[in-house]
Amino acid sequence: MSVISCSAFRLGRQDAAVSATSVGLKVAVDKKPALVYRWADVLGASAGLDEGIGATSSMPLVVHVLEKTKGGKRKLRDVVLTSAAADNGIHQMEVDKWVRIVQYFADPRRDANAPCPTLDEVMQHSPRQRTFLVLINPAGGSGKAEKIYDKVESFLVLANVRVEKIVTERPHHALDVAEHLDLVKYDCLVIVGGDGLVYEVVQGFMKRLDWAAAIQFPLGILPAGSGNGLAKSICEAAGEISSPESCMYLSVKGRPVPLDVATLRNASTTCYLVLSLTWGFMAEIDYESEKYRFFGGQRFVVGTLVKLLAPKTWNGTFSYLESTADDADVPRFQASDSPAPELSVLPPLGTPVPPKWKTIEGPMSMFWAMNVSHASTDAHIAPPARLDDGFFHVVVMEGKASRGDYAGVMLGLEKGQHVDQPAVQLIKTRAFQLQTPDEHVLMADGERCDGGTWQVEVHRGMARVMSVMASPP
Ligand SMILES: Nc1ncnc2c1ncn2[C@@H]1O[C@H](COP(=O)(O)OP(=O)(O)OP(=O)(O)O)[C@@H](O)[C@H]1O
Repeated sequence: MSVISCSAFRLGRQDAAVSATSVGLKVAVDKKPALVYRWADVLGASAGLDEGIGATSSMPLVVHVLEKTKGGKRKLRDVVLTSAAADNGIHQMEVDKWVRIVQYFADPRRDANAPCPTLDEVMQHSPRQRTFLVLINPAGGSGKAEKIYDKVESFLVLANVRVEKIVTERPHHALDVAEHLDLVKYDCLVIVGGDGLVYEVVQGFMKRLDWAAAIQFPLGILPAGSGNGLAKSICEAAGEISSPESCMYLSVKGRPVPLDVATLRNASTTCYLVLSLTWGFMAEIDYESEKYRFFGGQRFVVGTLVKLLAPKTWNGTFSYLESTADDADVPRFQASDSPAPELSVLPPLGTPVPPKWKTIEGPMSMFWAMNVSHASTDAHIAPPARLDDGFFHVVVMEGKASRGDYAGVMLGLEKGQHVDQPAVQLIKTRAFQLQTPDEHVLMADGERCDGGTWQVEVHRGMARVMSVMASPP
């Protein structure tokens, strides 16, 4: 394994041998085990502030590491390496060289499996500076999006990312931004808000003539809404806790990974889901709890308690293509010139569903169809769901549920244990149809829709979000 090394640094009071290996930055001091800062955790490096005065002044090399603590939180640590050289000029050249070395290795676009490069290769191939557009919803959740972003903006700067920022001024502003986004100018769109803001961005991309390229544009998600189900699902899949620090870590150190998107259509409208479709109990809680928005994530708890005072059922028909072992390998989305994603499983609207589809008809107490694992930070609705499995996972409770049934479900949601309740079915499907009376409330990714006949088909891996592969425990 070839390495790039240097021994002209000091860590604290000790001489330190610094080397860039394929795994990370190794800092070895006498009589102690070497420290290794994994490239996966290193944001970048910079020349720090002068540490002396006049002729003795020299800037240290500062390596910015976003370490994972034992509790799983990401915390910024600056590793300061000072000069061991007598000549400050030489030291400064060495610092500048190491800033470039660290930036090269820490760049998430680098192929981590490629052979370790030589120093010449590193110096000749400095990574292009990335530019991220950050979209902040000041009205999301309890209104703290700007503060949340400010806490972690430095991670972008330390990773040598150029930042442009837009604070949304009105509903649908995010949709307009996505519809007109310059896909070449930016490397990533970081969404600072809730699932509603993500929904708008997705609809904006899908309105474009070049929708197939736009929907593949990498999205970073920083949770600042009241539900934040997508952010939580991404973090869960990456083995990170869902904090602003971890989410910004995934945006800046991650690579684009595929995320399923589903067409949702009725006779007059088509839109695109990345989170969920709910009807009945949960849809009404989501919709009616809007008025408790100032509670942040707690608005769902308050809404649920209010709803449980008068349990009821909802009549409708749910038909679905049941997933079998045969569709373990659902085809992935392929870009095409068609004006919209092609539908290969759904029957035309208004025609009977195919005979091999299954149907649940009659009163239901719960209908919660999920594209991803979490509906919110503390609601693990579809434990088997993966970001790009090609399926929706539908939680259904048939018939009239008692308060006890609801209590069992609600208490199990956080850990996904509700699926073990006898009243609950968990259905996996690539396409389904839901028919309800027109006046019923449906929530599509948290947005209100009327009842009627709606169809859903999943496009496997059609969008992309910034994330990392979870490391084994
Ligand atoms: N400046 C603004 N003023 C008012 N509303 C806005 C503004 N900017 C965006 N919005 C709207 O705020 C809505 C909610 O946004 P967001 O999803 O970020 O928060 P949330 O609804 O609290 O979170 P969640 O979707 O997770 O429940 C979006 O539908 C968007 O249209």
